[in-house]
Amino acid sequence: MAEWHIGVIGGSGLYEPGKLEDVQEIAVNSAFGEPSSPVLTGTLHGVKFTFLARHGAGHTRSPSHVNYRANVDVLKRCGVTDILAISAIGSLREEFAPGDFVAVDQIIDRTAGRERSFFGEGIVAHVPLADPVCPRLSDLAAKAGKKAGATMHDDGIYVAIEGPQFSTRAESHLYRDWGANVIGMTAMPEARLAREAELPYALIGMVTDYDCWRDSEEDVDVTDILKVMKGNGETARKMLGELAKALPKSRKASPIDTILDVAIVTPREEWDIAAAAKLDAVASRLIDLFPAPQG
Ligand SMILES: CSC[C@H]1O[C@H](OP(=O)(O)O)[C@H](O)[C@@H]1O
Ligand SMILES: Nc1ncnc2[nH]cnc12
Repeated sequence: MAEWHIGVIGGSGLYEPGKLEDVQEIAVNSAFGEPSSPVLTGTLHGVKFTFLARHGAGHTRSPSHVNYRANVDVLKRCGVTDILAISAIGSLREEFAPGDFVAVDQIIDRTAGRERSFFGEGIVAHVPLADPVCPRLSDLAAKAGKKAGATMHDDGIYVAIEGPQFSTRAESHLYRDWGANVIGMTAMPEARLAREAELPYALIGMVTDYDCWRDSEEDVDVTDILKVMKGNGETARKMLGELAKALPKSRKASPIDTILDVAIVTPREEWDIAAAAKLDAVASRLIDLFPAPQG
């Protein structure tokens, strides 16, 4: 029976997952550099969870300095089957109020200069990303959020900016015109990399502010964001417990589990051995560096 193992990436204000049973802190190395933090791994209502603090436990990495590749690689090495990311987000719509939760389903990527692929150095892959979020995990997480007491919205269209500065007023209006309804700095390249690592990814955003498009509101500032996040942290942790309780007993396969089958264009005989070695977790299904001798 296929088991769930949920990797949780905690964003600003969410530096620990609450009470896991049989918890262990493990420093996991990655071939892609230093992850943001050691992971906490354990169980919640009998389901395996592994937690990683996106900006580090002491919030020492800005969105531009998070090593997204190492973070996703480490979660894959821990054996997670799915990733649930939790983030602070700004609202670009009146109806998404501070304190509300939003299930993000689309992402507009305005980040620049971040490492956005595990592939490209000796092995080339182009994964489909039309729907960057896994609807199954997203629905389960949204229902869990509601059960935990959050006001939950669907259909979050998230614009990922590079930051670390917040947007200008003209940018904030532009993103609204584009149809984005929430804003943050971290969903990309995280969602791209999860897809390449064959890990279904969902993102629950916790609204902390109205950015700077609204005439009647103070412009966003980080002190207010962290205040709202502190208030929301407990609901987010409850959401994890509700999710653990609501997961179906057995995890059915997702098309994302095998997405590399339709993505790698470099023929196997051309694969660069050093590149393949780095992909031993991300592409573990396909990498067989030491095949048994034939004959
Ligand atoms: C601390 S305010 C800006 C910061 O908060 C969000 O981080 P995360 O997505 O990790 O919760 C936002 O994306 C910015 O990185
Ligand atoms: N207004 C905002 N812009 C970018 N990232 C954010 N994270 C939380 N609020 C934000």
